[in-house]
Order: sequence, then structure tokens, then C-alpha cells
Amino acid sequence: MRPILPINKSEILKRYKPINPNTHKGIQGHALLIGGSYGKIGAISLASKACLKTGCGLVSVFVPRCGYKIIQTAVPEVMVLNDVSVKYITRIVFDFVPNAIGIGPGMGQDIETHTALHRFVKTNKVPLVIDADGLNILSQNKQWLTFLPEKTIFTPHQKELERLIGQWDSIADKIEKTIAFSKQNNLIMVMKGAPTFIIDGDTIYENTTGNAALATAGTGDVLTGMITSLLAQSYDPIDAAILGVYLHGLTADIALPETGYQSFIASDCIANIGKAYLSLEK
Ligand SMILES: NC(=O)C1=CN([C@@H]2O[C@H](COP(=O)(O)OP(=O)(O)OC[C@H]3O[C@@H](n4cnc5c(N)ncnc54)[C@H](OP(=O)(O)O)[C@@H]3O)[C@@H](O)[C@H]2O)[C@@H](O)CC1
Ligand SMILES: Nc1ncnc2c1ncn2[C@@H]1O[C@H](COP(=O)(O)OP(=O)(O)O)[C@@H](O)[C@H]1O
Ligand SMILES: [Mg+2]
Repeated sequence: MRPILPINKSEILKRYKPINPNTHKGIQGHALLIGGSYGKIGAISLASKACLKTGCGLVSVFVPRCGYKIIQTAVPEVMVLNDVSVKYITRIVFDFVPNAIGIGPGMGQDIETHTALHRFVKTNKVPLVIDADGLNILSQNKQWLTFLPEKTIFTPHQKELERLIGQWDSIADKIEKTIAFSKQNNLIMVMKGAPTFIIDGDTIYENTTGNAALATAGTGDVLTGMITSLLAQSYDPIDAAILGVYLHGLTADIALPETGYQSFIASDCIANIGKAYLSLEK
């Protein structure tokens, strides 16, 4: 049995960086979130709002044209760039250097989006979080994994993980296969579930926050925004992953007495990020 390190409050306090009173939005990090497609703009909208609420100074979003007005209306604090195509992403272009990029939520898997992702990963040097359709496309094009910056963070749920590493026959086998994949590609793997494990090479962490209220659409999209935000705020990739997963679970633990399991939705995660941060300082 390999040792498993619990992600608890004392572990978090070793990594958490309280805000500098003299900071300003220009040094709080600029994150870029890329994703969305017709009918799934909600995913990238949730991710971008969560990114802001996790403390990033500036957040930009790259969406297909159908997402432009939706994001500007739903999250006015976010800056919006759009693709030439209406329904899905075909060519990712932006004229600034973000501190971190999160890509994949709601992005879809159109063949033109495959091409856009290929071009993007071939040239990108910015620290990266990849989720959802970003992972689904990569799992069909594993030769592109060599282009990724070291310690890129993958956030697969069970099905997305299976698409990347293949089937497993036990929990131990699943962990060994994920460790091998992490080492082979120099990636941080956030294995979402109940509980979530984080694998960084041979090191395994197990989260201690969160509950079944999180079993609802969009909570993974929120997590992507939160981890991208922390990465843009200069946390090391492993610290961004650990702190993001812990705070995300904490939002559900804090909300539970008011929402119960059933009526909790992904927006309740976002609404409780502030209380989750405050609980670290108690
Ligand atoms: N509002 C929006 O715009 C939203 C948009 N979204 C976007 O939609 C896109 C598709 O993403 P997706 O995750 O729904 O589809 P997909 O990868 O086929 O996985 C689904 C299948 O995987 C399984 N499965 C999943 N979790 C599991 C678990 N914990 N444990 C075990 N199994 C698990 C389960 O399979 P089953 O058990 O049925 O075989 C399930 O049927 C993507 O871009 C995403 O960002 C969503 O974020 C929602 C909100
Ligand atoms: N029963 C559960 N207990 C704890 N966490 C859960 C549970 N079910 C889901 N989650 C968490 O909710 C999130 C779901 O992510 P994901 O499946 O990608 O959702 P979506 O794609 O709809 O945003 C993950 O962080 C996962 O760990
Ligand atoms: Mg997801």
C-alpha cells in the first residue's frame, strides 16, 4: 500500500497565502478560461465566475460567438473574447499573456475544435488546467500530451479518466495507472470523485472536504475556475490543485445546513467561496 497524504486544514495552512494589503488587480493574476459551445455556455460561465470569486484580479474568457452576450450579461466583471464561429471554438486567438489558462468546460468535440486545441497546445507556454472536452479530445490524440507545460493540471471525473488511462480492475489498479500516466507525462492528476485524490508522480493526496451535495451539474466546471484562479495567482501547480479541491469541497460543507443535499447547485459553490476562505483564517 502506498502512503496517502490527507488534505486537511493544517496541510492547507502550510500552502495558503493570505492577501497582501497593498495588492492591486494588476498583480492578483490574469486568468483566461477557454470553452463553451452552443447550449453549454453555462459551463464556462460558471468557471469564469468561480475564477473571479477565488481571487484572480482579472479574468478573460474565450468563447464561440454565441457565448459573447451571455457571458457579458451573466458575469459583467469578466472580459470576453470570441471565436469567429458561432456555435463552437475553431481558432483560439488572444493578444495578451495570461498567468494561467483553464480550457475545456462545455467546449464540445467538433472536429474543428480538435484542430483549434492542437494549434493551441503546440504553441502555448502558459501554466494550464485542462478539464472536460479538453481531456476528451486529448484522450483521442495522446501524441499531443508532449506539448503540454510541465505540471499541467488535469481534472477528470471517472469517465474522463477512463478515456485517458483505460479501464481498471480495482481502486489500487486505478491509482497505479494514474500514477504511471502522471509520471509519463509530468502531469498533476485531480481524480475527481468521492473523495477526490490528487496524484503528482508517486505522491497521492486525499481530500477531506466535500459531500454528496456536489453531485450536480457544473460543480466540476466551478472547480476548474477555482484551480485556474489559484494558478494565475502564482500558486505552484500542486498547491493550486490541493487548495482548489479543498476550498471547493468546503463550499458544499458550509452550504449544506441551508441547502440540504438536493437543492444545492453549482452556483451555491460559488456563493460560498468567500466563507470557505474566511474559515481558513479562524
Ligand atoms: N451547464 C452546462 O453548460 C454544463 C455543461 N457541462 C459540459 O458538458 C460536457 C459533457 O460533460 P459530462 O461530464 O456531462 O459528460 P461525459 O464526459 O460523457 O460524462 C458523463 C458520464 O460520465 C460518467 N460519470 C461522470 N461522473 C462520474 C462519476 N463521478 N462517477 C462515475 N461516473 C461518472 C457517467 O457515465 P455512466 O455512469 O452513465 O456510464 C456519465 O453519464 C462537458 O463539456 C462539460 O463541461 C457539464 O459540466 C454540465 C453542466
Ligand atoms: N458524492 C460526492 N461527494 C463528494 N464530491 C462529489 C460527489 N459527487 C460529485 N462530487 C464532486 O463534484 C464535482 C463534479 O465534477 P464533474 O463531474 O466534472 O461535474 P460537471 O462536469 O457537471 O461540472 C467533482 O469535483 C466531484 O469530486
Ligand atoms: Mg466536468
